[in-house]
Amino acid sequence: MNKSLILKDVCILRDGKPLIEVDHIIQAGDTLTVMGPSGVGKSTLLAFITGTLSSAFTGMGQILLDGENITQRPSHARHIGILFQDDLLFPHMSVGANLAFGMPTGGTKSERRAKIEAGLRDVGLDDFADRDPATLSGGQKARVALMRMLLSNPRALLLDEAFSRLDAEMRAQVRDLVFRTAKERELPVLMVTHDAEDAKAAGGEVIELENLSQT
Ligand SMILES: Nc1ncnc2c1ncn2[C@@H]1O[C@H](COP(=O)(O)OP(=O)(O)OP(=O)(O)O)[C@@H](O)[C@H]1O
Repeated sequence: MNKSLILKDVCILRDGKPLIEVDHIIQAGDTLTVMGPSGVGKSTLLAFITGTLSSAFTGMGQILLDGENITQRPSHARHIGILFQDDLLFPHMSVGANLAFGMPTGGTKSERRAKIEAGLRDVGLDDFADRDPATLSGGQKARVALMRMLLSNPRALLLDEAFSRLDAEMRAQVRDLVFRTAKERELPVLMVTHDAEDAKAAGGEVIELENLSQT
């Protein structure tokens, strides 16, 4: 099986007019960086891929994940992980319970706990499992949100300005963790960013979306 995320003849329409067009293959472990001016349609493209497109838009074309056509599947059945800049943690749950949410079922309680603790160590948050999210800094919350996504065992990763709230040092660390994990787990990554450093760190292809309805 060819592990990849393929956007085949994707065209998103608004009010019946083409907004953006994308035709691209992202191989497992590679990152495609999507840039372009504000409002061009970058987040809309991600919503089409996750199956959460607003009814204001019409998505055409196909999304193939690891060779399977997932275009018509409901969002929860696509197994795509997405990380936003403002990812919120559930405030009424501990950090550990936030991480457990969305983790595939199976395994003993102690195996699940060990996975959560290893995940926290990976993002430099050892011993944070019992903490209340309200006591975390913005950067710490972002790292928990990243690990929550990774622990859900996604088959592809989408990043929507995911690092922009982190300071420079933390940004580089979290970014490296994402790209390293994607390579280890052979996951294709699509990253939306305005930041040239993010694009450079990803090391893959960069495309600039243009707004077709303004041309
Ligand atoms: N629910 C909606 N209904 C109608 N139009 C929308 C809706 N959501 C977004 N839009 C419009 O669709 C266009 C694309 O929006 P989108 O959020 O995808 O842009 P973007 O490239 O991600 O922008 P930014 O870089 O500012 O986040 C914009 O003109 C936006 O105003």
